[in-house]
Formats: sequence, C-alpha cells, structure tokens
Amino acid sequence: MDRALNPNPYDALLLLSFGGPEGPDDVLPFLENVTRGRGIPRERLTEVGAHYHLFGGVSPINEQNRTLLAALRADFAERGLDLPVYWGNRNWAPYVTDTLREMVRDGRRRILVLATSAYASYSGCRQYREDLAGALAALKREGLDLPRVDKLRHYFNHPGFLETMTDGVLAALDRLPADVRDGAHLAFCTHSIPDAAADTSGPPAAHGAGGAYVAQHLDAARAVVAAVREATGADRPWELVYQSRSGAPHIPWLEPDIVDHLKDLRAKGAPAVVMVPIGFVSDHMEVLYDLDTEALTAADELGLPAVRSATVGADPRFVAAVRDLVLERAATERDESPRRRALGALGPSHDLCPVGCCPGRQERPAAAGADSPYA
Ligand SMILES: CC1=C(CCC(=O)O)c2cc3nc(cc4[nH]c(cc5[nH]c(cc1n2)c(C)c5CCC(=O)O)c(CCC(=O)O)c4C)C(CCC(=O)O)=C3C
Ligand SMILES: [Fe+2]
Repeated sequence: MDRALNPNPYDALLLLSFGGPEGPDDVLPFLENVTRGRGIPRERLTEVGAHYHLFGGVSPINEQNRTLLAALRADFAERGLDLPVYWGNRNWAPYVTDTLREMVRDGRRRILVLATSAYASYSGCRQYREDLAGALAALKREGLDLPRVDKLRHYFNHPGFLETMTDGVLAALDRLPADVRDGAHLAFCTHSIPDAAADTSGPPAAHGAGGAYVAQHLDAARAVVAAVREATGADRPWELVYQSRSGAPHIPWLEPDIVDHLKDLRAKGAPAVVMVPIGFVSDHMEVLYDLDTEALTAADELGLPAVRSATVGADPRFVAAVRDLVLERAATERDESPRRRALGALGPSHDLCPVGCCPGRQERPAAAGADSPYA
C-alpha cells in the first residue's frame, strides 16, 4: 500500500454529530434530548421548536451528514485509503452508542473520531468526548470488549477548511450589487456560548478572556480576511459576532448578537455585509433559521444589503482536509512526524485534550483525552 495512505493503527473513522429531527413528531423529543438537565427555559424550547416547524419539523443536519459520510467514503475509496466510515449522533438516531456497538461487532478496535465542530468548547469538544464515554460505558455493561477511541484535533485552521470558507466569501461578494461590493463588511458568525464557558475553553490558562473558543475563531477569521484581501485587493472591516443565544437572560453570553451588529452597521452607514458562518460546518438549523431567516430578514428591514456565505458542507476540499487529518494522526500514532498543516497564528491544535480542557458545569467521564478513564 502507498505509505502516504496508511491508516494504521486505525481501523475505522466515526463521524460524530449533533443529530436533528426528521419530522414534526420528532421535534419535541429531540429538544428534550438536547436540553436535558441544562436549565433552558421552557419558552425558549417552544420558540426553538417553532424554528423547526417552519421547515416541516425537519432539520437538514442529518441529510448533510449522510452526504458528508458518502463523500468521505467515495474520497477514501478513490484514493485507496482503506478505512470504513461510520456515523453516530448525540441527540438523535443513529445514536452514538448504537453506532459504536455496531463498530465493535464489526471488529473495529482503534477508532478515530471526526466531530462536526471545528473549535474548542464544552459543547463542541468535551461534550462529544462525554458522549463517547457514555457509549463506551454502555458497551462495557453489555460485556463487549471496548475499542480504543481517539478524536481528531480541532480543524478550524486547516487550510482545506479556511480556503473553502474564503471561496464561499468571494462567491457571496459576487452576489452583492457591484456598487456596494468593495465596501461590504464581513460579519463572522458563530454560536454564542456563556462567557464562563468561553473563558475556560481549551487547555487551562492557555488563552486569556474568551479562551480558546474566541481565540480560535479570531484566528480563523483573520486568515479568511487576509485571503479575501489578497483576492479582491480591498481592505474591508470585519467583526466576530454571535448568534443562537439561549439560557437565562441574567447569565452573560458572548456578544454582540448578529442582529444587533446589523443594526450597528446600518447606523454606521455600512454599504453591505456578508455574514460568514465560520463557526459551523454545514447549513443546519442554526444557519438556516438564525442567519438565513432571522438575520437576513432583519437586514432586509434595515435596508442593508446582506448575503450569507457557504459553510464547508461536503466540499471536496473539506473532505480532502479530513483525509489529511486522518493520515496525519495515524502517522503521529506510529511515532512518525507528519506535516501538521495549519494557517493563522495559533498553529495546529493538540491531538489529545489535556486534563481540565473545556470543563462542563458538572464533571463527567470523557473519553479520547488525557483524563479518559478508558485506554
Ligand atoms: C458551540 C455550539 C455549537 C457549535 C458546535 C457544534 O456544532 O456542535 C452548537 C451547534 C448546534 N446546536 C444545535 C441545536 C441546539 N443547540 C441548543 C443549545 C445550545 N447550543 C450551545 C452551543 C453550541 N451549539 C449551547 C451552549 C446551548 C445551550 C444549552 C447547552 O448548554 O447545551 C439547543 C436547545 C435550544 C436552544 O436553546 O437553542 C438546540 C436545539 C444544532 C443542531 C441544528 C440542527 O438541528 O440543524 C447544532 C449543530
Ligand atoms: Fe447548539
């Protein structure tokens, strides 16, 4: 086998995602899964349920993951990378425990995990590691022989992720009227999280206020801004803004909110804006509702020309980035020193989350990190 396409010691890749409802009857049970024990006010649940019902009770996230799964399998097959790919979710079928059971029954012993979040945070990293630990605990109770599970490093700064985002921004700029294009602002959008969760995101004390979550988003945004400047010759103002806030109003979450930012841009006389969903990897409900419905409507009412650029989805360059990350990690596990590709100033992220990385409100077992109770 071509040495460059050697997946050893891994024998499977697991695509691990959020999951979403696939019909009106799924919406409430899905939201109950998401919010169990998380102190989300009831009104917020009704409000978010309505977002899903606006789209027939179907979140696009599962279909997008099926597409990504198919694209990864096709890419691996075409390149001669012999690594089966599976898919499991936190909040909806196929649940990660069921997928992991199937993997063990198929004889998989060394599993590498790709989570559909590119950044450090409790929700985007440790919570997925807790999902894996929960699944392993369940399989152990069933008497199964546990596989070893590792998680890929954060990929927000992988060139295949950032170059795809950049091309999306350039395409979005082309959709703006020519007379406002050069002056268009860039609003990099990501999920708001509680300030306290941001401050403690990533390795303990490795970053200042905002933690790794904000630092990584700023690094990614700066890389895209630089590439867009390079391509268009125009220096344009930009900002990192937040969306999809939930939780009690008295608890501080990352700001400014995208809609407030749009009002601010209008007041400042900005000619146009491109909303860049840098925090997300596919056009799921947080993008379709919070940006394409709520924020674009707000921009329209303000008379501010606005477009939303693409997420990476199953773009071939993102799929190739995943392949690169898999081969990189496999080589690292074989004690080789592979090239670790990254743009921006932060450099490639750690392979193994250290103890205390992205803590949750309660301490729970988490797999695939230095504090994993599993091998
Ligand atoms: C950082 C982050 C990401 C990005 C990283 C990643 O992608 O993982 C993300 C993604 C997503 N969030 C999603 C949906 C929801 N998130 C909620 C609630 C929350 N998200 C949070 C954070 C994040 N969330 C937080 C701190 C909460 C508060 C409750 C808690 O502390 O857990 C709620 C409850 C209702 C509400 O309050 O909005 C829903 C329904 C969907 C699925 C969309 C679809 O169905 O297409 C996706 C991809
Ligand atoms: Fe969320």
